[in-house]
Amino acid sequence: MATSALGQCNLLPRTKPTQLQSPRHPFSLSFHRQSLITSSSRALSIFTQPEGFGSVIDQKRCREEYQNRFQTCAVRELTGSVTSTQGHRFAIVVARFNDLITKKLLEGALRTFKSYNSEDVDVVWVPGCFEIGLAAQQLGKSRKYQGILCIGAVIRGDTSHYDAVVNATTSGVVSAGLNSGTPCIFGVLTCDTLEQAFDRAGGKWGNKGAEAALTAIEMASLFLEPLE
Ligand SMILES: Nc1c(NC[C@H](O)[C@H](O)[C@H](O)CO)[nH]c(=O)[nH]c1=O
Ligand SMILES: CC(=O)[C@@H](O)COP(=O)(O)O
Repeated sequence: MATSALGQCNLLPRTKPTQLQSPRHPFSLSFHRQSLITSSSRALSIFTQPEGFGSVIDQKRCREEYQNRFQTCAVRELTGSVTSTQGHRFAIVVARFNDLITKKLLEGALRTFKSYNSEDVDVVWVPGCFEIGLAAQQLGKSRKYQGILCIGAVIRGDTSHYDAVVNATTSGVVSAGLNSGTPCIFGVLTCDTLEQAFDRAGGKWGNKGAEAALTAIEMASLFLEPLE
């Protein structure tokens, strides 16, 4: 395992496309990493098609060869790091609506950032969850932050308003990330009752704000350096 230009990401070496040569037939098969990784059964089925290799021995040999290659063929894995946040700056966009809950989520998030030695955090308040997406997008586009954590709490009422707010918030956060290229993390509770929300804001089910901050730290480290 090697350390790459991507900082703390762990990399396995790349391999060239795999060449399998039939001993009895003057052609070879090429499998690019994609097919090896994503569809072993589909790749294997090529060996058993009627127009493919004829003999059972060929099939067996090629299957073994394929399995060898499959085992040794390196998959290039990138994993974000949660061991260091050095040099990273984060923004938290937090909704005032239901602030009994969102303040607790924010506290949890700030605790996480502090415990990972990331003290360079800006907190941006917006009126409600509906406004989170735009704020996150603008912050993301500023290129000042390696991660944006979005915090809010939507609690079901009597009408379909809940669905409208949840849908808008979800797609707003997704779009903010995609449009800005900065990871935008979804730390928004969507609950049927206030009790459910308290349970997830430092209650019996933990603090989802604290968990989401960890996701922001991991995602930020994925993009330390441009991908090759
Ligand atoms: N009902 C909830 C809202 N509603 C307010 C909207 O988010 C928005 O601020 C308003 O419609 C003006 O655009 N917001 C929450 O964060 N949580 C809710 O449960
Ligand atoms: C998000 C909601 O559902 C809530 O704040 C609105 O309540 P209602 O549907 O009773 O108007």
